[in-house]
Amino acid sequence: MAARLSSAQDYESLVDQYDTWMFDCDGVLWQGSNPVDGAMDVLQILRHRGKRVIFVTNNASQSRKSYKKKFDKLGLEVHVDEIYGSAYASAVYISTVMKLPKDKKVFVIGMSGIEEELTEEGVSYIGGTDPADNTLEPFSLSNFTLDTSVGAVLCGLDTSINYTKLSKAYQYLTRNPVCEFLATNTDSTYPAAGGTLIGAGSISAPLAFAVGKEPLCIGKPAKTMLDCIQAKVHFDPKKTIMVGDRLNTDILFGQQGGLATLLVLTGITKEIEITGPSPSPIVPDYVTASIGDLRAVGKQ
Ligand SMILES: O=C(O)[C@H](O)[C@H](O)COP(=O)(O)O
Ligand SMILES: [Mg+2]
Repeated sequence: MAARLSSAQDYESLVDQYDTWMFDCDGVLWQGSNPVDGAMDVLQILRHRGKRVIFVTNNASQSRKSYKKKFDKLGLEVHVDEIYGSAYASAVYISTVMKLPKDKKVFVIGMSGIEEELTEEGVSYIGGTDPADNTLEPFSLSNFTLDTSVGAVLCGLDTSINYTKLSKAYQYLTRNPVCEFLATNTDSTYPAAGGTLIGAGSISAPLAFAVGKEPLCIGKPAKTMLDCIQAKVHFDPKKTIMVGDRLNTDILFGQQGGLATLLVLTGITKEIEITGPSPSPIVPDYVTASIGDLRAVGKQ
């Protein structure tokens, strides 16, 4: 049963217990361009209390450098090595785990975040924001030439998804038997300003259906993201807490990594999913309405 936090003492005790705080972004710190009330204050308080703060987002639409600019605009000084996104984790996976040969490239369904992180990791790609692929014209095989150097398809959130992109990815995945099928993350939806939008998982789903197999998911809850963090940051899992809004990504990620977990209700998960009548089998250690609730703790 999750412990529902409510008093200043509850929050004070939570802050005392953990040295490293890993924060999901969409639905925890902000909904789209709207910051969650008090979130930036709480991050400042945690830092003032000597806590390590790390950001772990499945949102692959932006790179770590782009997220740093978003934090700058919100008035929080953040170092790029405090930000871990699924676009970054995917680029690292392709370059250091898959070890995609340098003469091979990735076909991307996704946005600039993926392109920037692949480039940063020295991985070549086609597709993505290429104007030739961002079209509503019918796709014809007579106008398509398979690029035999494509060794992987990487699919992430793409708000300009279309039939051409899906058709090209389908060709690479079915005509090259060794082409890897990767997804930055498989979140079905995500919290945006004013409501909920379909997420990366709902972008790769039609491709998975057509190809007849699921992609390898690199983002939360997969351990790849934690491996990326551990490669750069030393932390003690027993003194680390993961704060998220989605049970089947953030909370499961924390549990599988041996971390404590705090669920907030400012994003995807609604209270009824944890209280019942048919509660989720994924049970966070702690629950609170919003990360802003932690303003109750002092700065001392
Ligand atoms: O890709 C998506 O579906 C969303 O951008 C993703 O779900 C949000 O990422 P978060 O910061 O909540 O991990
Ligand atoms: Mg989230």
